This record gives sequence, structure tokens and C-alpha cells, in this order.
Amino acid sequence: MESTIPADHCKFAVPKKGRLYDQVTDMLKGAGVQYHREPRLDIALCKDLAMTMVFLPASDIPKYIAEGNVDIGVTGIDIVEENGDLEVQRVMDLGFGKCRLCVQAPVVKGVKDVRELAGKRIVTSFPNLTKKFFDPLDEELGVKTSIRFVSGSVEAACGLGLADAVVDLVETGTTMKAAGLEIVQSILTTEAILIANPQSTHKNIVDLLKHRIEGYITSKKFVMVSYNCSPEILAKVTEITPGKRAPTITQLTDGGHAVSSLVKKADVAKVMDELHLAGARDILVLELSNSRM
Ligand SMILES: Nc1ncnc2c1ncn2[C@@H]1O[C@H](COP(=O)(O)OP(=O)(O)OP(=O)(O)O)[C@@H](O)[C@H]1O
Ligand SMILES: O=P(O)(O)OC[C@H]1O[C@H](OP(=O)(O)OP(=O)(O)O)[C@H](O)[C@@H]1O
Repeated sequence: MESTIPADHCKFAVPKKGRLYDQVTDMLKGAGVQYHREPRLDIALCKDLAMTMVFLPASDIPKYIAEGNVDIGVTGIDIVEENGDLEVQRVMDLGFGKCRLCVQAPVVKGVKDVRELAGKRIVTSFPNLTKKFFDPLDEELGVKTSIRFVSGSVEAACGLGLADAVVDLVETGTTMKAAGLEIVQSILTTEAILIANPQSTHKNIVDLLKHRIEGYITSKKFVMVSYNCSPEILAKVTEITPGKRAPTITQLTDGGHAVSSLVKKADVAKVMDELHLAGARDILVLELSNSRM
């Protein structure tokens, strides 16, 4: 990394590649954090904040933050848990990068219980979490599970004869199935998380970023639903859309009401069905590009 970071700058760590990269850069754009990254450079100065973006491997980000080299950044909960000895402040779950860390074994072996794997050879990128999981089983069964670290392509380990099972991330299950593996047990549910150094000297910028990112994340979780209704059904329909705080109700010149309310994106189809059934009309769903609550 080039040593051109201004001394007074807050430093924000972004996963430099991999599964989280695109979603983190989209989130930063949505939260109004502007920077220009030159090709192959691992630092980029922000346009309107005294902040420098640093692009680092996701797995190293908790270490840089705990040691105070970086003030704030994004990684996976799995990586934070794997580095459980490092002191970082967990600021907020980000709602993307969702997957599970699972013990997986070859389908042909038909492993039904994870106890069958205690004492065997496990390959993983998460040796600490894997040890924490197998230690109690080892103690119970009087065996010693061998845990070997690899940094990527974990799913290949059984096929290569290196392992009896692996501990790896599963999202869609495509990688696992292609490698002839199946889940024996899930260990951890993970998603992307914003973490910060609790002793950062850039509290103002860190707090500003927390608010900006929180606003963006909220705007992605909710949509604005607006509709018209008659006075007779107002109480019923506003019960269906109580909003985050309260619905906005406007009196129309024809005696009816226009209502707008925040609704969780995941619930919107069901809410629209219920509103229509209750007699609401002209139901519109509007995407939010940002918010500040
Ligand atoms: N399939 C997936 N679906 C959703 N999130 C994932 C998936 N795979 C990984 N992640 C999340 O992204 C993080 C980084 O994983 P990824 O496989 O992109 O690492 P990588 O490319 O090896 O990067 P690095 O070199 O920084 O470790 C994981 O720790 C996890 O939190
Ligand atoms: O269930 P799926 O949707 O198939 O996703 C799971 C895969 O994604 C990640 O690997 P990635 O492809 O990022 O590469 P890596 O093995 O080099 O980390 C993870 O390690 C799994 O192998």
C-alpha cells in the first residue's frame, strides 16, 4: 500500500475483492461516501470527508481495526467471530453477505451425525471456530480432531483426499453440491457487519458514517406504500400499515384520505393484498434511495 494517507484522516476498510466487495461499494455510494479508486491502488481519498478508504482482505480487517491502524470498516460476522480475541466494536449488521458456516461431508459417506466426524480430518478457513465446535465433541468422545487451515477452495479438500469433512460457508449450496458435499450441521449464521475501533480518535467521522450507513440500510429494508381510502376504512387500513413511527394521512378534496407509510420490503406483497381486500385503492410502492431516521 502506498504511504500517502494524510496523518489526520479517518481510515475506512473495504474488503478488497470477493463476495462483499460489490455490495460494500454500493452501500458506500448509497450512503454518499464519494471516492475515486485508481486501478490496482489499495487506498483512495474521500472527496468530502477527511477520510481515506483502504482496500484490505476481508479476513484481515478485524486485526487492522483492533490494532488501531484503521478506524472503521466492513467484514463478515464469521470473520469477527473467528478472530474472537480481537477487541472491535460491533456497530451494525448490514443485511447483505448472508450465509452459513457449515460442517460438510461427502454425500457418498452418508454422515448423519457430526459425532461421526470427531477425531477425523477437517479442512477449513475457520480453524478457531472449527476447533471451538469440535473441542466439546472430542472431550465427550475421547478423540482428537485434526483441523487444517486452507485459505480458499475449501470444498476441494475431500475430493483431493486431504479431509474427511470441511467447514465452509454455504449460501445457495451450489459450490457444496458441485463438490459432492452435503451439510451435516450448521455452526454459525453470518452477514456483513460494520465494525469500529472503540478508541478511534475520529469519533465525529465514525458517528457520521454510522448515521449515513444506518440511513442507507434502513432505506433498503423499507419501501414507501401510498394509497387512497374512504373515511370508513381509514382505521382498518392504517392498522395494516402502522408505519415505522406512524402513517402520514392527508385529507383529499373528495372527502377521502391519502395515506403513506413505511413497510418492510419483505412484507410488501402481503400488505398490498390486505390493503386491496380492505378497500384501499391506487396503491403505489416507492423505492427509497436514502433515509435518516
Ligand atoms: N457465498 C457467499 N454468500 C454470501 N456471503 C459470503 C459468501 N461467501 C463469503 N461470504 C462473506 O464474504 C466474506 C469474504 O468471503 P470471500 O469468499 O469473498 O473471501 P475471499 O475472496 O477469500 O476474500 P479474502 O481474501 O479477503 O479472505 C466471508 O467471510 C463471508 O462473510
Ligand atoms: O453456497 P454458494 O452460493 O455456492 O457459496 C458458497 C461459496 O462461496 C464462498 O467461496 P467463494 O466463491 O467466494 O470463493 P473462495 O472459496 O475462494 O473463498 C464460500 O467459501 C463457498 O465456497
